[in-house]
Amino acid sequence: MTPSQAEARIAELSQQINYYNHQYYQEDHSEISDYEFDKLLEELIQLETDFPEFLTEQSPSQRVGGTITKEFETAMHETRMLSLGNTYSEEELLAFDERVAKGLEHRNFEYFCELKFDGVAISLVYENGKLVRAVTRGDGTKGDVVTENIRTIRNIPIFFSDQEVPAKFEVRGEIFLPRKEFEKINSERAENGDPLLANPRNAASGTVKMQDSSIVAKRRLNCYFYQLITNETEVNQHDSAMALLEKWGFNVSPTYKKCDSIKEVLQYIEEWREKRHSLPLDTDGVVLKVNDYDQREELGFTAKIPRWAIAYKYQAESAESQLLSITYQVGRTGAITPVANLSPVQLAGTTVKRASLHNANEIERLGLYEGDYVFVEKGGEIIPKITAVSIEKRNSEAQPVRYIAHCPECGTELIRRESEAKHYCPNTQSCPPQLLGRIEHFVHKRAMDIDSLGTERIRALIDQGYISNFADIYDLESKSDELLGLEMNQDQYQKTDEGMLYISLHKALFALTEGISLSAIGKFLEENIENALEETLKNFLTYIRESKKKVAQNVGTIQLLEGLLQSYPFPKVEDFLPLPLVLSLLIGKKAGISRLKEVAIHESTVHGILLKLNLDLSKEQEDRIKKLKANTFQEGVITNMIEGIKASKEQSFERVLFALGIRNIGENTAQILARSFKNIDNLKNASSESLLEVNGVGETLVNSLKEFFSEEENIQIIDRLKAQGLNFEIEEIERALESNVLEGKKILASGKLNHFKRDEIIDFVEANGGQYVKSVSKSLDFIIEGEDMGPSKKEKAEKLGVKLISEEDFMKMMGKEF
Ligand SMILES: NC(=O)c1ccc[n+]([C@@H]2O[C@H](COP(=O)([O-])OP(=O)(O)OC[C@H]3O[C@@H](n4cnc5c(N)ncnc54)[C@H](O)[C@@H]3O)[C@@H](O)[C@H]2O)c1
Ligand SMILES: [Zn+2]
Repeated sequence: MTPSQAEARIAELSQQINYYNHQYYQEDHSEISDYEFDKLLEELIQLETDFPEFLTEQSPSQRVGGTITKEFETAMHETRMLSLGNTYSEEELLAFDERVAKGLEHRNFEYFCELKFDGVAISLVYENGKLVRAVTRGDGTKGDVVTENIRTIRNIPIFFSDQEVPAKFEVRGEIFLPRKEFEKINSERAENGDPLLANPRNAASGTVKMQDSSIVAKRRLNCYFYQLITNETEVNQHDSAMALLEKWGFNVSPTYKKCDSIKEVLQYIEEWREKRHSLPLDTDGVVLKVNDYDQREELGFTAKIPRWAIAYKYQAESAESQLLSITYQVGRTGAITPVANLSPVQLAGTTVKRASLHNANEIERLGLYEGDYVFVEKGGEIIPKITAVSIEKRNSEAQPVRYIAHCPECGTELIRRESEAKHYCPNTQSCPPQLLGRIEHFVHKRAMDIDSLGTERIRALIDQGYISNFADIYDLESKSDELLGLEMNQDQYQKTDEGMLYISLHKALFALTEGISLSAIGKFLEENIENALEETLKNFLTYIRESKKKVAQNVGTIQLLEGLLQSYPFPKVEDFLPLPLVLSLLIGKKAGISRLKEVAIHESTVHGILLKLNLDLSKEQEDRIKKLKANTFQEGVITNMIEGIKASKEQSFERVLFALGIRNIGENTAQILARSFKNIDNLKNASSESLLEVNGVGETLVNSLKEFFSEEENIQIIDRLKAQGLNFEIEEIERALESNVLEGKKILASGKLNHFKRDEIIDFVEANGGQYVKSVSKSLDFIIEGEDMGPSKKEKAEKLGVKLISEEDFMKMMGKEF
C-alpha cells in the first residue's frame, strides 16, 4: 500500500467509525455487528501504526467513542473514563500477557478476571456518605449528569447511615437491563403496538438518558460495579477493592476470579464461553486486569486505553443471507416454532440454511418482511438466529411476514394463551405430532412396552391414517396386509406454513434421473452444500453431462424442472422441492399441477397423494415414483410389530393406567391409584373425597381424572381397549391378602415408625385388608402414633376424636411381637 492509498483509507475508515460511534452512543442503534465494528477499528489502528505520519489526535483510535448530549448538564470526570483494548484471538491475548510481563520486568503479577457486561458505563460520586452525582462516560473526559435516573435503580446505595465509608469516593460500573425485563418490556410494547427495543444494551442506554425519571423507574434497570476510586483507603489491590464494594452493599457480579497466570485466564474464558448465557444479562467477553495498583501505574496508559487491562471478546460471527420462506414446526406438546429458511451462507465454519425464529414476538421484533435480507449470528445456541434485517435492501413491494393462524399439520385454528409467547395447536387428540407424543408415551418401556413401535413407525402409521388413538394400535393386526408398502422415513419431507408437501432434493433428483445412484447424488449435493438451489441445479446439468448416462433425457427433465420452478410461485425451501412439480414431471399428463397442488396439501407422503389421486399408472411410471418414496414397511417389520403389540396385552393394570397418559398421572401415582381402586370403573366412579383420601392424590390430580373421564372419546377408547384384551383391573393373585385383621379399617400412620419405612406401612395395612388414608380426618378408625408425630396433626386428631395408638400396640393387635 502506498502512503497516499493509506491516507485515503485512513480517512475513509475514520469517517465510517465516527458514523457508527454516533449511531451507537447517541442513537442507541447498531447498523453493523460489534465484530465488524471492531474489525474496522483494528484496520485503522494497523494503518496508523504502519503510517504514523497520518495519525491525528482527532482519529477515532485516539478517542473514546461517545460524546455528551445536549439534554443534560455535564460534569468533568476527575479520573478519565477510558475504553478497553479488545481482541478476539488467543494469540493476541498471549501477546498482551508478554507485554505486561515485560513492562513489569518479569516480576510476579496476578490478573483479576471479570465478565464484560454489555450495558452502559456509569460513574457514581459519593461525598459524606451520599450519592451526589451519577455521570455517563460521555467522551471519557466529561459526561452527562443523570443522577435522578440512576437514583431510581433500587440496589444502588443512595446514602450510608451505619457504614464506615470514605468521605469521598467514586465507583464505576455497568448499568444493564436484565434480559427478562427486556423481554417483558418488549411484549408490553408489542401489545400496545409500540416499536420494539432492539436489544438490552441499547434499551439500557436509551433508558439512562431519558428525561422523565418516573419512566426510568418502571424499567427496573440494574447495575454491576467493577471499580473503586479513592485515596482514602489502604486498598492497593483490585480484589480488596471489590471486597470493599461488596461490603458496602454495591452489587458485584459473583462471576469474578483472580488468576495467577494467563493460562488460568484462558481457562476462565473457556469456562464462561457457554455458561455466560445463563446469566441474567448479556455479556460479550472477559475483561482481565492486572490486580496490583502499583503495577498498574508502572504499566500506564495509551491515549484511550490502559496498558494493564484488555477485553477478550467472544466471537458472535454474523453473516448476511436472504429469507426464502418460513416453515412452522408443531411440537409434541402442540407448541408452534417458526423456522426461517435462508439462502445458504457460511457462518463459523458451517453452512447455515435455517434459523430459529422462536415465536411471533420475535418475528415482530425483527420486523421481518418476505424476502428480506437478514443478518444471522451463531451465539451460544446451536441453531443460528436472525439478529437484524437489512431494511435498505428490502424490495419496495415486499409484504410483512404474517404469522399463521392455523396449524400446518392439522389445520386447526391456533391459540395463544395469555402470558405465553408461543402459539399452540389446541387439537391434542388428533394433531399428528401431538398424537405422536401420546402414542410414544403409550408404547414406552415403562408403560405398554412395545419396543417394535419406534418413532418412525408410529409416525408413518399416524401420517397414513392407521392410528389416531391407542385402540387403533390393537386393530393393526387385522390390517397387516395393507401395511405393506407404507412409507417410513419422514426426514425426506417438509411442509410449508400452508401444509404443502415438499420432498428432499436428494430423493427428487434421484427419481427424476435415470442411471445415477442415490449415493452418487448424495455426494454431488454434499459438494454443492454451499450453493443456492438454482446454482445447484445448474451444476447438476454439468454433472449429468459428465456422467455420460442417459444425458439427453436427464438434462431434458432437469431443464423442465428449472422451468417449472420459475413459472410456479411455490415458497422456496433450501434442499427441498415442491412435490406437485416433481410429481408432474414423473406422471406426465395424468394429473395437472393444479390438481396435484390440491392433493399435496395436508398429505404427508407420496404414498398418500397417490392413494388420493387413484391414477392408472404405467409400470415405468410406478417404478420412477417408487424411487421417490421413503423406506417402506416390509413383511418382517410388520410381523415383528404385531408380535410386540400382542405381547403388550399382558401388561398390568398399573402400567395400562400409566400408559393412558392422563395429565399429572406418573408411574407412581398410577400404581397407587390402581392398587387403591382395583379397577378402572371404580376409579372412574370414585368421589373426590375418596380420591383425596389416597396417599399422594391432591386437587390437581382429582381434576385431571374428572376431566379425563368426562370425555366421551376416552370412555370409548377404554371400552375398545378392554374388548381388545388389555388389563383394566388389578390381578387378584397379586393382591392375595396376608390377613383380614384390618378389614374395613381406615388407618393413618404419623411420625417415625420403627418397624416400617414410609411405603412399607402402606403395603402392610393394605395386605391385611385395611385402607391407608393420607390425611387426618374423622373417618379414620385410628392413627398409629410414631415417634415425633407433628403436634398440629396430633391436636387435630384429638379434636376430631380419632383414636391414637402406639406402634407397639399396633404390632400386638396384628399378632406380631417383636
Ligand atoms: N456496532 C456498532 O456500530 C458499534 C459502534 C460503536 C461501538 N461498538 C462496540 O461497542 C464496544 C464498546 O466500546 P466502548 O469503548 O464503549 O467499550 P470497550 O469495549 O472499549 O470497553 C470499555 C467498557 O467496557 C465496559 N465494561 C463492561 N464490563 C466491564 C468490566 N468488568 N470491567 C471494566 N469495564 C467493563 C465499561 O462500560 C467500559 O466503559 C466496542 O468494542 C464495539 O464492539 C459497536
Ligand atoms: Zn395441529
